[in-house]
Amino acid sequence: MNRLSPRAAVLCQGAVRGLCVSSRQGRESVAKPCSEEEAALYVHWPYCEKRCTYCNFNKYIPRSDNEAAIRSCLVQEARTLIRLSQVHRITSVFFGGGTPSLASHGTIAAVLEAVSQTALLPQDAEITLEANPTSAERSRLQQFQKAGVNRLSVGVQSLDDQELLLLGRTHSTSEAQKTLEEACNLFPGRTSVDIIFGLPGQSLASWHRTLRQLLDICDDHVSLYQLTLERGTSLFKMVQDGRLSTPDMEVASQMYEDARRTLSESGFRQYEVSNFARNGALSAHNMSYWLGKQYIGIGPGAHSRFVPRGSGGQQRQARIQTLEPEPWMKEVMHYGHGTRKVTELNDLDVLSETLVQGLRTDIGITHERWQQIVPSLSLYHVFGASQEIGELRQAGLLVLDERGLRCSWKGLAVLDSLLLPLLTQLQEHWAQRETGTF
Ligand SMILES: C[S@@+](CC[C@H](N)C(=O)[O-])C[C@H]1O[C@@H](n2cnc3c(N)ncnc32)[C@H](O)[C@@H]1O
Ligand SMILES: C[S@@+](CC[C@H](N)C(=O)[O-])C[C@H]1O[C@@H](n2cnc3c(N)ncnc32)[C@H](O)[C@@H]1O
Ligand code: SF4
Repeated sequence: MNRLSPRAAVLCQGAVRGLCVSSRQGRESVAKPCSEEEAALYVHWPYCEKRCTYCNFNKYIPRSDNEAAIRSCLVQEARTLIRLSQVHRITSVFFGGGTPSLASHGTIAAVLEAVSQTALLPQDAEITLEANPTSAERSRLQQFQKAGVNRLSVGVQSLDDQELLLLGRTHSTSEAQKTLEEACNLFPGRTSVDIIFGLPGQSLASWHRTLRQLLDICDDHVSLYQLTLERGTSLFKMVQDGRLSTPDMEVASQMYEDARRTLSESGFRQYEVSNFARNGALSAHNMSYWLGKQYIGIGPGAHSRFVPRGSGGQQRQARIQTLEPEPWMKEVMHYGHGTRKVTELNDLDVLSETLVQGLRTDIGITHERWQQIVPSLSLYHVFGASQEIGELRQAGLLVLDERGLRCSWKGLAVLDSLLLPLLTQLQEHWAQRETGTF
């Protein structure tokens, strides 16, 4: 089985609300999906207590207490980038990391305060904080709630003590269960759990046990991530040195299928490759990524996609902030932001991102959304006549109909292998269009 890693979720594209018209290369007037009035906001907290054996996200072990400095830099960068984007409304805020539950509630409140002073942050906007069981006792969770957090994403990862040890987690199963219970108590209907499967040596029986236990204690949102063995992590090294077995891909595929079936039988909708929700508890913030809306990322290594209208920009940009906390802070103090890299996205980039992100969801890409990017180019134009795509449709993996383009239930499990032919077809069609063959 071939599946996207969780971090692919942050590479986003096009948008759905609002059209702005720009003329590119004098070719045609293109209505672009800018959703320019609003954006989601991601805030990266770069510190963790300890490195988990599997993780290569942008995180550091703090050497000194520099929270006051980080706080003022996050506040400054939020102001700068919101002004640069000229959005009037922040639709959701996500404090991710690293381990943002290690930050003090004062820092969370200060960032939210700065956001409210710079743009409208509606009362009911989803405000998520990622919480690790070891830094999320009830009193801390209550303080976060007072600061404005209304959704928690709890990093449980496994409900088996041996597996937690292997993953290098700092908590036991019972500690994770207790945190989850407190979280569900304080944030009913708005508590999510992250679980990883496909671990070296993990058996189907152990996974089934975890799933059963999970269903007993979880709330309305579950994220299931297949382990990606990341270069540079200690888990990768242990597998490479032969101290641990390579995770079995066939077994991992079976785990995924069993989990999808079990969760769906318990009333969960699989609304994205790795995400399941019941009672409508879909994550608004993550949906913004998958639907190609604008998002602003602040903090070390955060990613953004927005149109910098404040500097006269008309085109969507991809931005990445400086990775390491200390240099990032220096840049923010100097320039008001720590943006390290800016990439202008052309229409083909936006279409490609729309494909990659949109197909992760069960709704896929609607005709309306696709044609907001380039009105004269329909999904049927690009994919309708392709023999290879036709075969994928016939195999029951892809659906192209009056609603748009999407994966079937079967197709969602092998999305990576569908993306290659889809992206190739898009590029070929685009090249023919540019040279006037179409
Ligand atoms: C970057 S972490 C931050 C959350 C928080 N620090 C925690 O550990 O609970 C977000 C999620 O990514 C997932 N993740 C991280 N590394 C992964 C890997 N190598 N393979 C699969 N999932 C991974 C984990 O489930 C984790 O909860
Ligand atoms: C893997 S997802 C887990 C989301 C969780 N399952 C939920 O439903 O709320 C979250 C992680 O993705 C990464 N992430 C999300 N948005 C990001 C952005 N804009 N820039 C950089 N990293 C981002 C962060 O490491 C964050 O901890
Ligand atoms: S999984 Fe979470 S706690 Fe563990 S190192 Fe990564 S960011 Fe830190």
